[in-house]
Amino acid sequence: MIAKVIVDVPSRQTDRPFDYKVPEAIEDWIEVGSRVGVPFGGRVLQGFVVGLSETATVDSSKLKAVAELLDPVPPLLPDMVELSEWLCAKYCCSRTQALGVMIPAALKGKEERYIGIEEDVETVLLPEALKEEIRENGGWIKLERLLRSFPEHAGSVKEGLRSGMLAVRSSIKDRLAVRTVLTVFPLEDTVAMAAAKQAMPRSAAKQITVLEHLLEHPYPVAMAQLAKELSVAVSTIRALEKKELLSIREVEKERDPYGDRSYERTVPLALTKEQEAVYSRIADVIRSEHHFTMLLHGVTGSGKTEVYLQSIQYCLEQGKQAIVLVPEISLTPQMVERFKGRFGTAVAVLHSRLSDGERYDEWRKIRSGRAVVAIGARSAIFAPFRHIGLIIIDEEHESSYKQEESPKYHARDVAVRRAKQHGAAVVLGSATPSLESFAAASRDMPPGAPSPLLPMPSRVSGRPLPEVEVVDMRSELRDGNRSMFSRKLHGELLRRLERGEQSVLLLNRRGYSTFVMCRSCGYTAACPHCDISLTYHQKTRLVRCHYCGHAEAAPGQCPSCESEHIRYFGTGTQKVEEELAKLFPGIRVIRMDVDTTSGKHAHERLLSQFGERKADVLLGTQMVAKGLDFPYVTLVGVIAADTSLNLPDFRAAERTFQLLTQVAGRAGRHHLEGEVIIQTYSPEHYAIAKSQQHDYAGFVREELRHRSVMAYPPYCRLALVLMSHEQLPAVIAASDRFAAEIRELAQHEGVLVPLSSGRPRAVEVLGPVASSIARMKDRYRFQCVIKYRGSVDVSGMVQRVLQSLLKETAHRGVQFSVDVDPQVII
Ligand SMILES: Nc1ncnc2c1ncn2[C@@H]1O[C@H](COP(=O)(O)OP(=O)(O)OP(=O)(O)O)[C@@H](O)[C@H]1O
Ligand SMILES: [Zn+2]
Ligand SMILES: [Zn+2]
Repeated sequence: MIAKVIVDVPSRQTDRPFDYKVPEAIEDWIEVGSRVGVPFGGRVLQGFVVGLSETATVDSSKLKAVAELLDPVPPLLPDMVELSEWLCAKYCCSRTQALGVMIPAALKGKEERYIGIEEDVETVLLPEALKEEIRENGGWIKLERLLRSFPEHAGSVKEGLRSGMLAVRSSIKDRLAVRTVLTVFPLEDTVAMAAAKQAMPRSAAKQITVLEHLLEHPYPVAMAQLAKELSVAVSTIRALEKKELLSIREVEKERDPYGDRSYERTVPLALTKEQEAVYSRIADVIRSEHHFTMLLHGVTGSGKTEVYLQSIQYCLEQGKQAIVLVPEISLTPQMVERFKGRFGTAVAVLHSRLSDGERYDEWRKIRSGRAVVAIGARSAIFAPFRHIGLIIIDEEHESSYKQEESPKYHARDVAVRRAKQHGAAVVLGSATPSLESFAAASRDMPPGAPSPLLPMPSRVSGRPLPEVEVVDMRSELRDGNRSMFSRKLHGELLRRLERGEQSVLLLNRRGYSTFVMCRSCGYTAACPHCDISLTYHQKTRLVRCHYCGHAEAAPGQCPSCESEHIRYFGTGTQKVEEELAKLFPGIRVIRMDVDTTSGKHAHERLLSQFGERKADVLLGTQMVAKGLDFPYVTLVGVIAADTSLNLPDFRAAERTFQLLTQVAGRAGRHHLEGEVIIQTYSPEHYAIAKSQQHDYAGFVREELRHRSVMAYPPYCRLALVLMSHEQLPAVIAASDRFAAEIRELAQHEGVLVPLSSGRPRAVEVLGPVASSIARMKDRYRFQCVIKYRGSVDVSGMVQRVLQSLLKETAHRGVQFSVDVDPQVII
């Protein structure tokens, strides 16, 4: 048997399957999706089996054999191997990257080398002490250990290897072993145990205590726990093991990050009419086992989560599994609690704050079938379930569903692909769907076919959406108010303080200054490696580059003109916090931003403090906009709505509208009425005006008109190709060549026509131009944007051009990165 193996080497040249013979001993074990160790360039590397066949593509007598099978159960399923091929083709990534994104980091094995003596090798010349060492270790000793613990052998080891007296073997070791605990198993035959207890001498009082306990509780128990509970020594328990009155075995233990918490079980709520209609549509699709993607457009507080919960329950009743994606940022305890509360331990939670070990254990719960619901951020879309019935993507418009490094996949598109493989339902949920999803769900359907659009236009509580007031900050300034709070927001904050109610303040952080500037000469601190200003961190008094990590002490005087008038602009939220303290003495503020939430549980600790009403104001960035459900929040204030409007990003208006709508949705969700105040310098902008009126449809109409005129998604699709090199001429040459070749290819296929031509298939190539960050990590960057429409395989074209380009010596050292469906193209 021959195994086709993708070997884990990060090189484009070796990114294809290699053939290996399968040793007979593992023939029955190996499967598509198995992880193996294979000899490759003189070492043993990790690889994945992507195919098995009887015949090899090359002379099979020359083939090497698979060195080891790394897991008894393959970590990947055959459908995931197929999915990885789709990922490569769509996102122009390597097969290693595509497979790597599907498995937990703990399974990214690392090579270990062992030194030993092969049989029948003459070793008289080796020092006795070294041979002894090796023998004592069972014939093979880890190279690392040998060098560290017995440095005196270094010379002999080198000599032994050179002369062939010693051999090296390598093997793959998982980065994290499965954790085990010693567990005591009582004898099944309790009668015999009781008899043995009777027969024990009084002097063995401790052993008798143990037996008594086990007779009363005849269940397996962790040895350490038993010893502690009964205050006996471990040796006492060991003594009983010798007498065969119990057995001690290692049992796999899982690190359950939520293990120390208990969740109150909840029961399904009686659904409202709107919820019921949506639920039954989803259930129909799950039952049909035909893939279908639906868009649940429900206003904030419309009860989307309850619909998710009941749909999942239905899915489980059909014997299938469910995946729920939520943005990382809203994977709060509040959210997890709602799922754990309904489905208990059948829920596996995957998010980035887990340690590699915890993540691995959650993943194993899924792989082994002990968990049937996976909830997590982006990468949870790769949860290794066998029969997926339902995939839910909450807040589907969130940009965090797109991975920024290769493979640059969008979880929404992967979800649709996986659902096709499994015949599953996909539910995209949002109060402010992305324009792409909304356009896709509103397309014309064949007569009689059910619509993919699932609307929930009203709040469960029956309360109206909160009243939104827009304050024009220009007229505040004209009237002499220079504070960052308008008179209106100031007054309302005061009212909340008096009434003991809570407020949420959002600072739209994007675009806010955190840099260092000299007021005399205009000098700004910039990164020496990237064309970008350094960011000031108040806590450490450092200026730091967000792209390459370069950091230096904040200068005390201007390095350029030596003036003392150098100013530090702290993070926006810090400034607001200081201002609040000045204006409202004694006010209790919880600040939530990247600085205050870096600790492992910082995010949830801050939120629960706010939930316990230990603060009057929750002040923060985007983080405070999502998913929070606090009954005493009656005021939401947006400090400056338009900082994100003026970014050179074609989604700027959409992002602003989404953010304002989301944060407005935090107010008045329960019995108390809520109010929202939006401060802005451009009150007439439709993103602000429409969010004031809670008018999603109106916003979409306007925004679609702009996108159509400018030819942006959803009227076309985009691919961004970025090239970099340390030398400017090299990157210019490569990017010119790339643009010319891609145009030629498109021309050849007859699709190089302007999008405005109205032709169903069209490709436009923009650039090359210098990227907005023209230099990063000492590399110059140029980019091309490809806009296209219709069934054009742009990824394939890009890959073809890159392959031929990279073969040429002239373009050696040029790095390419391809982003298909990029979120931002500045
Ligand atoms: N059928 C129902 N009967 C009673 N209460 C319900 C029902 N459905 C949901 N709720 C409650 O209504 C509140 C809002 O629901 P939920 O948080 O699910 O809304 P949502 O649409 O997910 O909100 P958002 O998108 O704003 O986060 C919650 O407190 C929830 O427990
Ligand atoms: Zn200066
Ligand atoms: Zn830098």
